[in-house]
Amino acid sequence: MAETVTPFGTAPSLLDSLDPLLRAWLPRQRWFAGKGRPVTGFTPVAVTELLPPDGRLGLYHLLLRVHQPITPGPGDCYQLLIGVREALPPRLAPALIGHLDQGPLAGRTVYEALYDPRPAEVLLEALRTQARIGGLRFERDARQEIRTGLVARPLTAEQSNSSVVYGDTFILKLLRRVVPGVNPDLEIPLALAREGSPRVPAPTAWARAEIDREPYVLAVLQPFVRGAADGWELALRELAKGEDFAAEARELGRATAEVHTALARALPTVTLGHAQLEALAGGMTERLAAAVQAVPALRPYAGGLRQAYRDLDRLAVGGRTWTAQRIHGDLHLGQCLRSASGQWSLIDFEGEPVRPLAERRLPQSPVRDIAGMLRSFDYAAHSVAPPAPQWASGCRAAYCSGYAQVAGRDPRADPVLLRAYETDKAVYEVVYEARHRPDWLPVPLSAIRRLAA
Ligand SMILES: Nc1ncnc2c1ncn2[C@@H]1O[C@H](COP(=O)(O)OP(=O)(O)O)[C@@H](O)[C@H]1O
Ligand SMILES: O=P(O)(O)O[C@H]1O[C@H](CO)[C@@H](O[C@H]2O[C@H](CO)[C@@H](O)[C@H](O)[C@H]2O)[C@H](O)[C@H]1O
Repeated sequence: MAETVTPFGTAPSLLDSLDPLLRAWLPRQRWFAGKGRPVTGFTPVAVTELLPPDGRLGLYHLLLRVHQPITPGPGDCYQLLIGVREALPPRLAPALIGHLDQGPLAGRTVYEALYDPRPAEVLLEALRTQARIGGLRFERDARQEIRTGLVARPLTAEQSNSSVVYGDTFILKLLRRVVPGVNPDLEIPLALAREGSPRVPAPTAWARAEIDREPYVLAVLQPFVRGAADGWELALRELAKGEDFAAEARELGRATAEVHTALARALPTVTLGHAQLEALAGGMTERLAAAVQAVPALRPYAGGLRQAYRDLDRLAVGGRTWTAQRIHGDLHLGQCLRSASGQWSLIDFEGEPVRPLAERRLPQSPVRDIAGMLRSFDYAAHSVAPPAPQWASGCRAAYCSGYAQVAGRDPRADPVLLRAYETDKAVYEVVYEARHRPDWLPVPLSAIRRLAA
């Protein structure tokens, strides 16, 4: 493996010639968070040569700050794996970024290398050997082996990050928008692994970088759950057949409670008292006000929805407290995998990526995750025609009772908190759908009507 070229060696000219190509390519990527605003430039944070460009394939790892108008601060930092070839084989055509027309590599083709097995295997080899390349640190759980010869296969599903599967044995998630600090996508699964929880694939290896003395998590390798289907696919499949999903929902409730119980043991818990609950209700009220501005269809329901937050506030004033702990933070059916043997596991502990990292790592009530799952059953039931509200009610009840069997506490015993979190999530979903999938807007809006009544 070649040496790093930080601070840049051949890289400045490479970056100069990449600049116009990336400006056009980056905003088209699903994981690019700054959509809707032009990219006006880049600042390299670290450029690391993984394979020299003199062979058939050159490979660069890039951390780039992206400048956009109206972005406060220094601009988001993105992680890219750039391949350089004389010509791109037809199978890699979708990965094309463009052709370099200047600099030392003029005439070569650059492309998104994560979708090419050979470069993806370079990353796995670095993790296997715990390599240090430039500022990149590849680390591995000493108890877990990575065998050689695993063939890489990219996952092409549209996601917030990018993933590669190796020989159906491991899956590597390469984080795209990277932020300094402890990343819950590594922190939480590691904590659960220490607790011996079988509900979350234990991280095998990970990549980090230290930039300006701040730590960044760049990628996480986990065992691949073979033959798995996610909860959303399964729920829709059962709905299409007119089949009940309550038994699976109960199992999911049990799995969620097991994860919560292990997290409460592994990481600090705090008490949510008057001030914290007031702040929670206040935050929900503010998000509702912003959502009404963004999606006027919410306006007629705002008064009714606000009542859920007032009720929470009233409990806070009355001295009610709850325990808060680390939770999943963005739980829905799509974050649950059922293995071929029927075992459920939870994935993607990143939290809501739009929120600041510090906020995502705060202890919160586990009821928030439960509300996310309850919304998801409702989503499934209202995304089919005709809607199946009874199906959703059955799943919701089964999920709560499965949760209670393990946690010793039924989430339905906290109706005010549950309703407040569900309302907050439905409001978020209205904004999310208006922005990303307008055809889906009726799904959360139907819940808004019920919650506001
Ligand atoms: N351990 C795993 N085993 C099998 N498939 C997985 C595993 N982890 C993730 N996946 C698959 O990869 C997809 C993306 O993973 P996820 O962590 O949700 O990434 P993102 O942050 O990009 O949404 C999931 O929807 C799932 O299909
Ligand atoms: O990309 P993420 O998984 O972090 O989550 C975002 O996208 C989700 C949709 O893919 C969205 O979830 C909503 O739709 C799901 C069905 O597609 C449904 O199961 C969820 O309950 C519903 O919230 C999620 O809100 C958004 O953050």
